[in-house]
Amino acid sequence: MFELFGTSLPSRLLLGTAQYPSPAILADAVKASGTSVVTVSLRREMAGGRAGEKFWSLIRALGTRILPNTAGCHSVKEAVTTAKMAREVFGTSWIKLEVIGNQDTLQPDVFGLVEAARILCEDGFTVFPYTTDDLVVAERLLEAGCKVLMPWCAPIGSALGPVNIMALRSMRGHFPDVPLIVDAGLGRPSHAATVMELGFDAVLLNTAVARAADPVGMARAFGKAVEAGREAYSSGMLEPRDVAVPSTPTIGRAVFS
Ligand SMILES: CC(=O)[C@@H](O)[C@H](O)COP(=O)(O)O
Repeated sequence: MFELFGTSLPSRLLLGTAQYPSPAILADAVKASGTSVVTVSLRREMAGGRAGEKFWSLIRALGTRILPNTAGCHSVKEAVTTAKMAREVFGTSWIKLEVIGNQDTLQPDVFGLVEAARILCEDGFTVFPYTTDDLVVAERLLEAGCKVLMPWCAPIGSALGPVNIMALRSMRGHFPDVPLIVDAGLGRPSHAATVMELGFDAVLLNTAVARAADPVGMARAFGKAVEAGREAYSSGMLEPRDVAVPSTPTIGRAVFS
């Protein structure tokens, strides 16, 4: 069980809802993953008009908690306006805040992110900021009022997995009491298990499931990997060693003479 802002979440996997081959596959993938939180891009779906309304009914019918996001926003103003609309549409003050700063890497504009986070926190939002693994930016986001951080592990949609393990490890070490959710860039279930083994509280992903040959099977695989990584972390893993240590006892060995 994952306690987040007074809500008990049965799963530590948060799933995106974009790019699935069909609404039915999306619904089945959400069920198979065991997730209890899905993220929805308000801006992208609004562009769909009536199709957007249908999509929102489908999302509501999933019965999961909804974490609206500001995907596709490139400025503080856009992100803040989108967050306010999301609060109206979904009746939640949770918002995954994205302020994109570079079109090639889709990396966050961390200056705009901090500014938007401050505005939204002051307005009563619970802000989930999609950020880099930079410790100074993380500090600024906490000062702005964020109570959770969502560092990337690689660019959105890249499927590269954790490209800077050292930065992620140091983030976990610096903020032992802040919920940390790795967001974006995961490609395989083993990537999810790796970041969970580092002690991250949860992961959020979309592309690796939605674009898999079998999104439902992949969603199930990610659900299991997240659980396995968390259980390994909680069970105390061995530190790697440079020397061999026999794993079978030598005392009582049979002696042949
Ligand atoms: C759905 C969503 O919020 C994405 O912007 C998120 O960052 C996931 O990234 P991946 O698609 O790389 O998993």
